[in-house]
Amino acid sequence: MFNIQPIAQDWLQRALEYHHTLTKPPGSLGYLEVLGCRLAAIQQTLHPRLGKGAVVVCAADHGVAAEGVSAYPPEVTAQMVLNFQAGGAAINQIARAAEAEVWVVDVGVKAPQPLSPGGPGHRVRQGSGNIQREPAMRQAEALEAIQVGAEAARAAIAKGATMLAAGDMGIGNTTAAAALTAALLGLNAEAVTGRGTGVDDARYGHKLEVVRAALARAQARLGELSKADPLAVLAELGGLEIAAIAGVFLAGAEAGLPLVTDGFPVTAGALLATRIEPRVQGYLFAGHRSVEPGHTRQLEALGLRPILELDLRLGEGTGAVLSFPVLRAAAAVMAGMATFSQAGVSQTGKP
Ligand SMILES: O=C(O)c1ccc[n+]([C@@H]2O[C@H](COP(=O)([O-])O)[C@@H](O)[C@H]2O)c1
Ligand SMILES: Cc1cc2nc[nH]c2cc1C
Repeated sequence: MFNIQPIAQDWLQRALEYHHTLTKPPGSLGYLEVLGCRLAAIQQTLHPRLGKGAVVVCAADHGVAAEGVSAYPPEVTAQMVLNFQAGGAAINQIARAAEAEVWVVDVGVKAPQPLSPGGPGHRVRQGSGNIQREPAMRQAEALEAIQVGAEAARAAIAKGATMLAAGDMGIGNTTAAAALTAALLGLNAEAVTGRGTGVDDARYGHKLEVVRAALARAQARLGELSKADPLAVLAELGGLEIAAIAGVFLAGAEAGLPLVTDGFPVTAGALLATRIEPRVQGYLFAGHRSVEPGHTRQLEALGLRPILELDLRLGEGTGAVLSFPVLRAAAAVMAGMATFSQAGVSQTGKP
């Protein structure tokens, strides 16, 4: 479905050796050095450069929101999409500060008219099914939603993006992300269910029951979920925006760009993308660690260390875009620093 090249392992090693010739004690830039070496390997150069960054914010509604699993009503999804378009949301201001572009895609909002007409991508259906009782979508719809995200990513890349993040908006989507993550990683509901937008204890208990019921329903149809076809799992438990986010990462990896994950729903999309095409993993960077407990499980499964830990739990791509300046700096260090010999700086502790 997507033609993704593996990361060049020899470039990783060369980049690390080169990093140790730069005018600093080896390792003194800590994890920034790892990030720089990974960017070097992705770009197959010792002088990686990052230009414009972009975030593709995918929005959809969730039938399961009718179960009372969120602290907010479902109409907030459509209202926030309009807010993104007007520039009034957190992601707009964070993207402005990070000099990144925001692309908004209505892949499945429940509203009379599509909310991103004329943009890349399109609405596949008005909201997903209530995963406690029925599949989220048909497999053909899951595939279509993946293609919608891929199309939006390609549009952002065609307009000059050199680093790509995904963002999400969808009331109820931490319930879908929890069910998907538990299914893909073979975990129970407790390990991956958090408070989302901030549900109280009563709603949290109910949300746990809903995730358990969705998992039991999907398992009855597909058997052991961690061994099932990821597209079938997506169709049972997913959200349309989570499918589209998988598409953003698949198309971004196909283009060979560094890809930055956000919080729990976005990383569910990243996990799905790696299950569809494992080579995606080599292009992924974790922008931040969300307070959602399932996010840590996802990052462990992906082998990713988060760049930032700011106790965020907003989504929209905010944590991903906040990490752009760190990634940019990791590349700039490698591209622009002098080596010991170039700068005439003594390299050893010898007097
Ligand atoms: O990114 C995260 O980790 C994250 C954690 C909690 C909530 N959210 C956002 O809040 C919405 C989902 O929360 P909920 O309670 O409706 O499932 C959705 O729009 C997400 O973007 C996002
Ligand atoms: C206001 C609001 C903004 C959001 N952005 C992402 N998820 C959100 C959920 C709510 C409720």
